[in-house]
Amino acid sequence: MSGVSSIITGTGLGKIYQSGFFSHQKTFAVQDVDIEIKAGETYALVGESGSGKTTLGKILLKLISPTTGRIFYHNEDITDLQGPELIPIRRKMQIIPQHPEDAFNPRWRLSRSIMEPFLIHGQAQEKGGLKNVLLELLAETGLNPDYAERYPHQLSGGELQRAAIARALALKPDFILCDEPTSMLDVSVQAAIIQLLLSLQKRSTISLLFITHDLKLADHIADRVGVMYNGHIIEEGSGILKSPMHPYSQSIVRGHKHQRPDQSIPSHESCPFVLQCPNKTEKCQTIPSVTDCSGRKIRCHHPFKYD
Ligand SMILES: Nc1ncnc2c1ncn2[C@@H]1O[C@H](COP(=O)(O)OP(=O)(O)OP(=O)(O)O)[C@@H](O)[C@H]1O
Repeated sequence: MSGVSSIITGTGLGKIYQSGFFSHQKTFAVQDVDIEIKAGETYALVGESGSGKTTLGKILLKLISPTTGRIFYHNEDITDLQGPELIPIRRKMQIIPQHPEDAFNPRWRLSRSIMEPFLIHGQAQEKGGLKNVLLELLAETGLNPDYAERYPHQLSGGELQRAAIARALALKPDFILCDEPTSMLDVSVQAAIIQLLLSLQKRSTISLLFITHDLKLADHIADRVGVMYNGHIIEEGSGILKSPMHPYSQSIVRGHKHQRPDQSIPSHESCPFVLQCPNKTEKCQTIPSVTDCSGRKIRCHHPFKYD
């Protein structure tokens, strides 16, 4: 995708959560991440629980402030934008959550919930009338028009996720964060929801940031995959499932589970994977920088090379 314009870029991103009494407990959730998502691209973030995927996604969407680093939307620095300055950008960046019920007020009919973004963003005068827009959105996401009058509890999980997608599409976004959008759904409907997302993306040239634990799914749907471990993207590129180069990626491709690293200390001195790495050497006591290696970006002193 070289030559394609950037939709969203993050440079030097870091997030330290402070919690507990007097905020004394620190969690280094995202550490020194550079990421760029291009127009029309599907980028998947994979990694085990707690590796920082959701935090990174929400930073890019400006739902969480980064502790360090900058965020650029269409090459404009949006890191410090607040309140009204953010409104036009919020319209263009949407989220499809893991729990579709989070997107809906249980006391509102779907019609009201799906159209709410228009009212918030003052677009009630949409050409053709709001009703037509609603019907188009329902049709686009494969929902029966009669569902507009239903309440969220009157839909199945898969239908509700379709409705959440309709709501996310309402303002014609160019970037959507899909945070494990199928993990709470029955296996039988997961594939249909993924297919729907991909077909909508192709038709409307939306960029998707897809968060998942599932490397096989990521490899199947994404143009590029970023593998996260301990707050870092440790490998990024395409074809990682077939030829993982970082020892951590190799390990998750084999289906291994890993102990959760100690996230109360920053990993800026040694390699973030050093304690669990089978290939570690003396050099791994220093943090590797991110380097280009056979078309991948990789944070490792000893990546496995296939050529
Ligand atoms: N609001 C918060 N306050 C304190 N710590 C947090 C907060 N949100 C997340 N964390 C911690 O930050 C780390 C990264 O969390 P995050 O949810 O980004 O990971 P994840 O890879 O998305 O995990 P999962 O796959 O389980 O959703 C975890 O250790 C988590 O406990």
